Amino acid sequence: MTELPRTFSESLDLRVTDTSLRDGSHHKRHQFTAEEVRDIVAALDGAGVPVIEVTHGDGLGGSSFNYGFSRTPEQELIALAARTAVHARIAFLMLPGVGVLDDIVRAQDNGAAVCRIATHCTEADVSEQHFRLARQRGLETVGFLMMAHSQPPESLAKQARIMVDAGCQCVYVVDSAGALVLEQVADRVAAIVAEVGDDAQVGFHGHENLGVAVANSIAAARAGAVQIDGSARRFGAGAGNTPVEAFVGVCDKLGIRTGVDFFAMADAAERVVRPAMPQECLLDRSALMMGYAGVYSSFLKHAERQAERYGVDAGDLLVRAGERKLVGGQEDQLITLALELASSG
Ligand SMILES: CC[C@H](O)CC(=O)C(=O)O
Ligand SMILES: [Mn+2]
Repeated sequence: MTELPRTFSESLDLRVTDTSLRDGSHHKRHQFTAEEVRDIVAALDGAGVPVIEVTHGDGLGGSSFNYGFSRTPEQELIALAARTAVHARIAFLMLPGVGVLDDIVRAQDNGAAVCRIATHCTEADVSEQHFRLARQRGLETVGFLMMAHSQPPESLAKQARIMVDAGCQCVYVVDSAGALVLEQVADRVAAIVAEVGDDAQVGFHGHENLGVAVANSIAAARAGAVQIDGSARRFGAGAGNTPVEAFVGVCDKLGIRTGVDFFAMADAAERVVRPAMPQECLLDRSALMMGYAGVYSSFLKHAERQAERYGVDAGDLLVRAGERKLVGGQEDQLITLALELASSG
């Protein structure tokens, strides 16, 4: 049995992780400055957010030609976040193959405490050595089963078991495309809860592409998820993530204890996070197409760039990406699809 994270106080029903400084990195094309990260961490920490994720949008090692170069090296941002936070634990994301084992060691040396390892939801086996290393080093571990809409609950449960057996302490249903709706979230969470039992916790990471991320997060909590991701002001890929300030307000009204101060969180979202965003995360036509067609939210900026370059519509391009079932790492395929669209009409 895996040791569970000792990060819950008896007085909390679930733990919120704010990912605006990681998922929001997609929306900001990875251009965070040190000052922005310091101010956002201080504000979120002050509002009582217990976990704050800081990394390139595509995880450790993501700063590259394929995904986009970071303005500030992510390890510097992790170190700064760890120095700034008084109460919050600093988390980082890594995708095996994009990042390497040594990146985990460096992130821990820089003060991160929570190691979140993400794989496509049929490929949990590629994370095994990463979980082993993280647990050996005493890091808290989280596993991300990305694009969870694309597999039925029982398959996700089997993949969750692989992660847990390797040392994952909380498996997340990750709705990367914002394509899941209510019961579809609950059924997936419940299947993983049934599979892992007391061996691990279950979490949920939502995207707002169909406008139901808060409701989906509540459905996840009711189905047994005890870790929930969100981003202040929805600052994330696509239409963004579950807005933490709204989620906390809804939880307050439902009697679900998160430990996050609603008023301080609303202030942080408006006064500190919003000024760091290039623009609001919009629930526009392109975002809707991603949710409806099941496309990685992180594809939005890449699709917009290729659509402009080849004179095609970004929404149409994203629908085609959904039909082709593109997965993370296949961003370059958007060029082929844009060329196809351009020549067809
Ligand atoms: C490319 C990693 C990805 O952004 C992780 C994530 O947040 C998701 O799949 O939603
Ligand atoms: Mn995401």
